[in-house]
Amino acid sequence: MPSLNGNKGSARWFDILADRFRGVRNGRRAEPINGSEVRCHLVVKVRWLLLLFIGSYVVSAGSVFTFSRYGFFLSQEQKLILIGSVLSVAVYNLAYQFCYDRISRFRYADHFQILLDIFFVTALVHVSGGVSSWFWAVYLVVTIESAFLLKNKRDVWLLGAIGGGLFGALLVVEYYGVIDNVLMPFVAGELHHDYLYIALRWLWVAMLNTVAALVTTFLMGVIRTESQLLRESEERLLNFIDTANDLILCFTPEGQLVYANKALSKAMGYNKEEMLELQVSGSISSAGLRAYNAAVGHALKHGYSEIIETDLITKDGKIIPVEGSFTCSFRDNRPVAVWWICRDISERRLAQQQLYQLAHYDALTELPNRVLLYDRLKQARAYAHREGGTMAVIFLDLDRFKIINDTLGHPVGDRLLQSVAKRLSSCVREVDTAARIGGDEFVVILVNLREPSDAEKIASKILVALSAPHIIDAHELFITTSIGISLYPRDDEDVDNLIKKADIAMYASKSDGCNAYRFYEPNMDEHAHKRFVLENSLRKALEGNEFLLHYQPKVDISSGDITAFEALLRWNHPDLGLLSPAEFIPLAEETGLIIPIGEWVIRHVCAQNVVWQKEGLSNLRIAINLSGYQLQQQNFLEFVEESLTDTGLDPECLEFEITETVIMQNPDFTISMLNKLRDLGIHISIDDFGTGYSSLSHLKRFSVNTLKIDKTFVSEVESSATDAAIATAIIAMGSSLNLRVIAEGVETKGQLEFLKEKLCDEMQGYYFSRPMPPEKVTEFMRGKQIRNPETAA
Ligand SMILES: Nc1nc2c(ncn2[C@@H]2O[C@H](COP(=O)(O)O[C@H]3[C@@H](O)[C@H](n4cnc5c(=O)[nH]c(N)nc54)O[C@@H]3COP(=O)(O)O)[C@@H](O)[C@H]2O)c(=O)[nH]1
Repeated sequence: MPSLNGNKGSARWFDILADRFRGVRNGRRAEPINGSEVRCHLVVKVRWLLLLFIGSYVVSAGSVFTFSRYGFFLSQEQKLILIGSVLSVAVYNLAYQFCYDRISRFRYADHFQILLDIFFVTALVHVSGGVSSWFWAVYLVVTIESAFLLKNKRDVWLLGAIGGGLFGALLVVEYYGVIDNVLMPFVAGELHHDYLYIALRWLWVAMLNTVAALVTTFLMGVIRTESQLLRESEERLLNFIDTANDLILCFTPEGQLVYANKALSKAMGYNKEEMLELQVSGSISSAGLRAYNAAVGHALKHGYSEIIETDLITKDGKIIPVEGSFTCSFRDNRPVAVWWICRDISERRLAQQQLYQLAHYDALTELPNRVLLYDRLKQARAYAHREGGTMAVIFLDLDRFKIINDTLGHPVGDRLLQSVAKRLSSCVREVDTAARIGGDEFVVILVNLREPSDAEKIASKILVALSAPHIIDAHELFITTSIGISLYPRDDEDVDNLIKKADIAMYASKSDGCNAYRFYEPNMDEHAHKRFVLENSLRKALEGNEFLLHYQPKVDISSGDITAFEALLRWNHPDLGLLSPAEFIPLAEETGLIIPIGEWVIRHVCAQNVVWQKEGLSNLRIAINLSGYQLQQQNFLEFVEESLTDTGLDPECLEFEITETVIMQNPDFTISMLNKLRDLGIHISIDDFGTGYSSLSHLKRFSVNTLKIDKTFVSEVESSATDAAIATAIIAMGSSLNLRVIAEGVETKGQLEFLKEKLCDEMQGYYFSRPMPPEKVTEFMRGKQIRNPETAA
């Protein structure tokens, strides 16, 4: 940024230009000063002075001589010549003073006035004694005047020669008596007739006039060259300022603009004339006015200001952010003009805003990111602390989002996240914050809660909003979300801990089976620790051969025959004992270990089935639970085929169960995969049916064999009319679609009776048998009633 403070030379130039723009002399904004006008006005002033002196001299000398013993008389004609000359000088001097603009249009106006001056001087010389006149020196004044007014040396010399010539001519006509001599007191009258005296006198005047002409033209030449150089340099500076990229303006201490360079006029959208009508402060935005006033105030006092940032308002109301400093020109210690050199920093501001956006907002969803989240959390905590209120931190994680990303591609995943972000923002108030902290994890801060149950309401609202179908391109996607909530100050006062605790609560809700929310409870820390231990040991579980399978029979309700077994995974943890899959399957899915574990289950089940078949349990079908992650595994089909071939198992003896929620998350992909498995001859069941959002149109599209009514409905069929109605509807729908329907989680006789009455095909549950270890299966199949093999084992 150019500054005028450090460089005295440039500061002086700016003072000169300030004068030029300010028009200080006549109180109006001045156009650039015209040199010959200035000179002519100066000559006019000098001429008035000279007339005054000459007039005073003539009056006093005339009075003295007239009333003294010398006697002094002018003839009537001579008096007329004198008065006429004085009047004509006064008239044209007045004309030059007031009508210079018009007179100066004539090319030889200056020459003309000098000529008139020469005639006047000649008349003056004549009436003041001719050859003995004391006024001959005024010829020199006129010569100096011509050197001052005329650029051309020769014109000056010519006019000097005319002066000398006229003086000579006057002496000649007086000598020969063409006009009367005016005799002066103290001067001998015979001198008027002494040609030698007259010749010497003329020579003296002509010579001095010549010297005056030569010297003054030389001096004026030097002065002119210098002022030309000055003007050129001034023009260069002006040109430089005018064409500079920076925005440069000059204004009076009262704020009236007197100069604006082209860059500024262009940026502001005004033409030069409109610009000069502006008050600078009127073009500053209200937000930037304070900084502007302070800086101008400092400059008026100290001559300069610091660099400030402020905003200019353009003609069409746009805001231009600028950065620059002020410099003040002083005259007689009074501020006369203020210069402001600034530059448009729109791009820098934009870059700063973009940087801020990048640093504080998530590029994909435009929600606040982790950095801004922490900032807002601290603010919200401070507010809650001051008001004695409650703040909630809600941690959200989309269930099985990875499947969507991996099966439909990242662009679809990204758009889904954007859709989630939009819905999330619409669920919270403006004062709340919804942030994305990475992947499929979001955090919401709810400020100023009246009571903790308000957080519960928002969590439910979010669950409902996010579970409605997301239409991304041609895909109709369903997602569920697990939510954990921590409260300030109840659960913690530290922002890190609040997020951590909401995260722990979120995992608890995920373990509960997703699409739910949980408030943080202190005992969840234990679970979090257990989760940590499990995560570490899960990696070694396969190598350590710690997994085993239990089997639960599926029974035909009308005949009582065993139709299949469901293989249920168990983990025999070295320290924690036998663990249910609910405790480690979500963890395995998160860590990706579900793939090798799932492969182990498929291979193991195929091999076990073959063993059992060899033992005589022919045509036994075993169902395996599939995770959504397994389906999107690239070589999943090949792996299944290979496992069947390697073990020699008939595909008809294998069944895959996949939950309705997983299918609905990405129906197109899942249906095509399941159809391929079905084509191999493998039996397909939809698990937990009734909890997802399957539509009949989807069901029609793939050849599923069985619908499995979720145990939450079955457990309530006796007590809840709604659950009974849902179970009834699923059975009816299965029957009309020609699908088998199996009810899971049957625990009581009453439930069995209900299902029988509704003509449900099959059942599975503790009422008939708990899952049992493989060694019990052969025994069970041989007709032994095993009611509780897990506890018995
Ligand atoms: N991806 C894989 N998921 C698996 C695998 N093995 C099991 N699972 C899934 O884990 C969930 C929990 O299973 P589990 O603890 O084994 O519970 C099963 C049964 O024990 C239980 N069940 C059966 N009958 C009853 C009953 O009468 N009452 C009652 N309260 N529970 C009962 O239900 C679970 C079987 O459910 P489902 O699969 O929906 O038929 C569970 O979701 C398993 O799917 C695996 O190898 N891979």
